[in-house]
Amino acid sequence: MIRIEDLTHVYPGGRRQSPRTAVSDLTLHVPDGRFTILSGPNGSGKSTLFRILCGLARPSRGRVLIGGRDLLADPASARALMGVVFQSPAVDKHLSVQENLMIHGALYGLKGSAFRARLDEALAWTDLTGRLGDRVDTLSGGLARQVELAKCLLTRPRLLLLDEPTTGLDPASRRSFLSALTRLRRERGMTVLMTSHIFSEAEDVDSVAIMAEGRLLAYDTPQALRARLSGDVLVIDSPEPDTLAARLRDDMGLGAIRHGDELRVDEFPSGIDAVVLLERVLAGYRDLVRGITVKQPALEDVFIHVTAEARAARRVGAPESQETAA
Ligand SMILES: Nc1ncnc2c1ncn2[C@@H]1O[C@H](COP(=O)(O)OP(=O)(O)OP(=O)(O)O)[C@@H](O)[C@H]1O
Repeated sequence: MIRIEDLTHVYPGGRRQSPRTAVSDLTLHVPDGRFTILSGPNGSGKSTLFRILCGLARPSRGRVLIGGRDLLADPASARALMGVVFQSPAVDKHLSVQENLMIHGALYGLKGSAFRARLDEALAWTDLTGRLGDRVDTLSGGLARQVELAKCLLTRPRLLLLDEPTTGLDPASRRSFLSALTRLRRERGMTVLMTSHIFSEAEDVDSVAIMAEGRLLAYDTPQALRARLSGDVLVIDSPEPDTLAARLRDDMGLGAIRHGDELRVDEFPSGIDAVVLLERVLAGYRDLVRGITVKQPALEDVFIHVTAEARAARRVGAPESQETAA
């Protein structure tokens, strides 16, 4: 459904700013009917890529095909296949749910019974039935987001693009929004591409793409990504993470990834596992440990691992496995 080939986007510099490469030689294929989450640290290029996919920005180089249609050569035809939920609200909060949907339908020539049929169809994926007459600014954050989704669905898109749609929602509203997306994928075969920083959201999707500094670092199923970390992860909360990282490196030859105040070890010398290391760290460096845990790897751990690896690979002359704050 989405074929991105060798995509590069450089923001031109100005008098005081040098040009900035936001997306770099990125190739990504999202097959039909997949639910994919696109994640990455701040500034990794997700929004730029999202804007290119929606047709809001033109890349410096590369090609994007949506359902086989060339987004750059024939944007209208490619855009006809997609529905977009932006991060910032795109509905009029002073109007009712129905008024918002009617206006959007009218923009696409949907009126009368045709509109009514599409409205019923779109509402079936939401919890908005019975709330049509309510003004959007009186709805909960979760329901207001669902109005955005219903608006997209009026035009029966084959591809849904969503930019951090669950930001600011409480866990229950987030779950219900995601469950609508999962059902749309399963029952309608809809392709869903959504950016998110929330790794728990990505545990059950079909695939996860991880970007950093404009590049695609990993793209796989959540299971395959988790399998990249073969064992447990040792997480150490330290008052002096840099000091502890240096001691672990010098005394034990261990590479630890620094992530905020935490140090993480997810690769172990042979014969040592996370539990053995936990005991050694407590025995040898008790004053540098505030808390210490052994955990099974989750997607967030893979994300921290691959982004740290990419930074390490770029740092000329730096010890390969030691990292600075994420
Ligand atoms: N209009 C712009 N002009 C110049 N540089 C920009 C512009 N927009 C983004 N950038 C730069 O491009 C890079 C990628 O930014 P982008 O917003 O796409 O990342 P992101 O992953 O969406 O970040 P976030 O998660 O913080 O939204 C960053 O270095 C950013 O500073």
